Amino acid sequence: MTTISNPAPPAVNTSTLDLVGVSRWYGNVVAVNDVSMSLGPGVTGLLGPNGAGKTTLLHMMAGFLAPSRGTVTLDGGPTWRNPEVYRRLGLVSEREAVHSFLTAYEFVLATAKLHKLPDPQAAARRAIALVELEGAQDRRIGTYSKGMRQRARVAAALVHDPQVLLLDEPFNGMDPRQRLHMMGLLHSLGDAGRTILFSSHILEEVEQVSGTVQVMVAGRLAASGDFRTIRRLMTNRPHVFAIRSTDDRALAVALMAEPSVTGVELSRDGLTVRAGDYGAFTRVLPKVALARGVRVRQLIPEDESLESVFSYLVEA
Ligand SMILES: Nc1ncnc2c1ncn2[C@@H]1O[C@H](COP(=O)(O)OP(=O)(O)OP(=O)(O)O)[C@@H](O)[C@H]1O
Repeated sequence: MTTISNPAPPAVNTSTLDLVGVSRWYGNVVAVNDVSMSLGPGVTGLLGPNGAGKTTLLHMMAGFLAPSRGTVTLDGGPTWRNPEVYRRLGLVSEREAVHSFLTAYEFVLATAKLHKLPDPQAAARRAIALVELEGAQDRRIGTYSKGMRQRARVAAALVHDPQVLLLDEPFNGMDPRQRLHMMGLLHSLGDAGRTILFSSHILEEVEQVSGTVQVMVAGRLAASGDFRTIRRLMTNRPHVFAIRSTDDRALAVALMAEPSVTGVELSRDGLTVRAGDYGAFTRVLPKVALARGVRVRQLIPEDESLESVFSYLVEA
């Protein structure tokens, strides 16, 4: 993971985004359901499967969409219909076409002019330097890699030096090197005192970038807080394993005696074992097998889809 050895000193002004009882529906579809959270300086991950309502939530935070119920405020002022918010907040949307005939400099400069900044040229140069795109700034965006295009869009979102930056799935389609670069950039922006929120449906992505996470499932906030606590919650949930061994019956009998095992089913295809604790079970299995002289040929965790993990969090 990219670490920033010399973080910039915290900016003097910091901003807080507050959501209180926020819901948003489209006809009969409830996209966001009674969400409350408070976001301050630093990097926060918004984790959730597809369709969880992340984009809808980000758009309400940015003032692009009105909440059907509840309030979204930035430093006490509503984000909806409040031009002041556009001066203090930047949004990088998930899908946003950029004209391929523009250079990054022209694109970022156009955004600076839209913001009516006093020195748009200097602001564009500063934002491009922040995303380290100076070397390519005069090349047409059409010649860029996906990661470079994303950086150009981040530069445009940062051109007015906002205190809050929201990014919708910023790592989508990036290769590992571009991913590392983007992670480093988000870290340095957070270390400088900005409030950064990025959405993702990939657990590991969020784990690498931020210590604080908000988990959304089916429009609701399923968990929130320190990443390690949430990770523990996820790995401590009941697990199902499919096992094949040289003697399934003997292994089944031995596993039944283990406190971490809550159920064993023996069939012609092998064993299905339910364990209350992932870590305890995976530690004990090799010992039990060795003691009985059984060789484990296959161990497959079942039902490990992200959706099932999220559902567990909702029910927890
Ligand atoms: N304009 C719209 N009209 C009707 N339904 C919508 C609209 N926008 C979103 N939805 C629905 O609201 C729910 C939440 O969608 P949203 O895009 O906010 O989720 P998401 O977590 O960002 O998912 P993804 O990562 O797939 O974009 C989905 O069921 C979606 O189909």
